[in-house]
Amino acid sequence: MERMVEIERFDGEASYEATLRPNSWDEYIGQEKIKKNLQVFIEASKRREEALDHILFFGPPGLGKTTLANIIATQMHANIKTTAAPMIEKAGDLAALLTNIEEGDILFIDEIHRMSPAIEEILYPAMEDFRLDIIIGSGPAAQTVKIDLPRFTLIGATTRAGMLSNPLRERFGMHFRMQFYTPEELAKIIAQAACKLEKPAHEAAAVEIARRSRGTPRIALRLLKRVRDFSEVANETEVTLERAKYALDELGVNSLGFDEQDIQLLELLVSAKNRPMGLSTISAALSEDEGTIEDVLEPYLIANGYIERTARGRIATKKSYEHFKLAAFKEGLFDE
Ligand SMILES: Nc1ncnc2c1ncn2[C@@H]1O[C@H](COP(=O)(O)OP(=O)(O)OP(=O)(O)O)[C@@H](O)[C@H]1O
Ligand SMILES: [Mg+2]
Repeated sequence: MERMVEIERFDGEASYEATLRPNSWDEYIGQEKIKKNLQVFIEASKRREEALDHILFFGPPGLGKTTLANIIATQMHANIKTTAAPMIEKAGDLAALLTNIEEGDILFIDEIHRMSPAIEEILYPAMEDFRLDIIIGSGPAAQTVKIDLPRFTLIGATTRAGMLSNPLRERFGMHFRMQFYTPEELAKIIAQAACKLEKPAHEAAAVEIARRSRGTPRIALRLLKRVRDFSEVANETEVTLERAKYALDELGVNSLGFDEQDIQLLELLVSAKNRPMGLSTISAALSEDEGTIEDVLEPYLIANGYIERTARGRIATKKSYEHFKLAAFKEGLFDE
């Protein structure tokens, strides 16, 4: 079965994302602190007629990093070139990208933690001194060619800030950590998107979808699309609470937004009866790779207080035990 709250790694392909993607600050809901800061920096660099400092966004997938990069480009009246680190395989790939940009342009590199060390080396002088050092040939005959680059802005996005090398991280002038969205914010995003889809959502319906969206706009929009299909088939011009509830239940979306994998993980930790469980054990039990567990599954559960990360491993919190109403809880594993 398809995972309803699955979060795609590489977005942009899905056509609805393009149509629903906000392109102004007004439409970009939430992340208020990031927005406020960016607005100041953009205004300042426009006044100085300078390119914006390099920016790093990090946080779980689907929270609006790519969207922000695009809004920044619009606000700066700059061109944006988008790529992902795994697509830059050879030094020549990066050189081609960098020599094709113009003064003030934005280069957006997604999944920047997956950049190979050799490519990173080339990026350092490009970011710092807007200079490209290319080595031609090998051995004693090797020559370094230096090419001056226009002043550009690199925007990097990553789900794993911890995997970025220090020198790379330090070359970004601004670091922004993306936050999960509140149900209220998600409800606004849903209402806005429903209007764009020409199927307005009742407020209660938007709130219901929001509650089940794992704090993530991408999931909220995907659920909205599915709910809309149910409304469509029922010949309803608007998305009602009843239809939303019915559709979400049909789709098997848990009322807290948990999907099967979340539940598997929580049950696993709960069954460990308060003994911390290591990432590799969890990975084996869920047949899921450690990176996905750390980047996609855990952040939401940690942010909402369902699990805790300790030095010795992960443990389920009281909230999880209560949620699963487990005998273990009654047995007095917790004192409070
Ligand atoms: N703050 C927001 N307000 C309104 N819509 C948003 C907001 N953030 C994201 N969205 C919507 O959610 C979708 C996913 O956002 P986006 O692609 O920017 O996420 P991302 O952080 O780049 O994810 P990934 O890490 O997977 O690349 C977009 O199509 C956009 O329409
Ligand atoms: Mg993205």
